Amino acid sequence: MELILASKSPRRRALLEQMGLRSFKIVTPDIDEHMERTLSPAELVGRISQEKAKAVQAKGYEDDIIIAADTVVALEGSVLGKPAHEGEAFRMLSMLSGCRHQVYTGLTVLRGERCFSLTEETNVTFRSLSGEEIDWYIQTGEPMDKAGAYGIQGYGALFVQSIQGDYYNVMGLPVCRLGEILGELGIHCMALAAGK
Ligand SMILES: Cc1cn([C@H]2C[C@H](O)[C@@H](COP(=O)(O)OP(=O)(O)OP(=O)(O)O)O2)c(=O)[nH]c1=O
Repeated sequence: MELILASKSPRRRALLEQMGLRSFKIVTPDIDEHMERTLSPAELVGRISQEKAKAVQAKGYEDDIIIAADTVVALEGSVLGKPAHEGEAFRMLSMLSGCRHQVYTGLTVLRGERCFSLTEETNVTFRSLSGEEIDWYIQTGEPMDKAGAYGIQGYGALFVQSIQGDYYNVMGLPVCRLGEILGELGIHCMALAAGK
């Protein structure tokens, strides 16, 4: 039995390591992330994380534990995924300026027929940003591969006035919830970290 991270995200890999999980394999899911627009942001990420996990399981990992996640930012109900270009990053950051938004991460863990799936919400409030600050931030290159065009773990921290909920959920993985699920499957992170 192996532990499989169904994600190409370097942040998710680093967070699994931070949880004490040293030995896992990365298998990237190939799925179409375009879903029905009728779904709420919370439903959307839940559904996409399930699709990612199932796509990897079908590659011959039926006996393994598969972890998949998907993250979006939501502002008054509209979904902000990854910006397609710098103009879109500017538009997203202008929308987030001075406002509170939600970050939703869908998490799915599959082990054969067993499926754990949930969506975790974190509320984040940005201070007001000037156009110059947004331009500077885009020039750092940080926004382009991230939902909502920012990274709380990087320079984006300069914009975050307050946060309510799991910080790691904003980075793309609800670590506390994942630890609980893995515990139910017999993988105890604290014991692993202690070398047991
Ligand atoms: C809001 C925010 C998002 N992000 C990242 C987390 C996710 O990696 C990314 C959202 O894209 P996702 O589609 O969730 O993930 P991904 O494309 O990076 O990886 P994969 O589909 O293979 O699992 O945005 C941050 O790193 N910091 C932040 O503050």
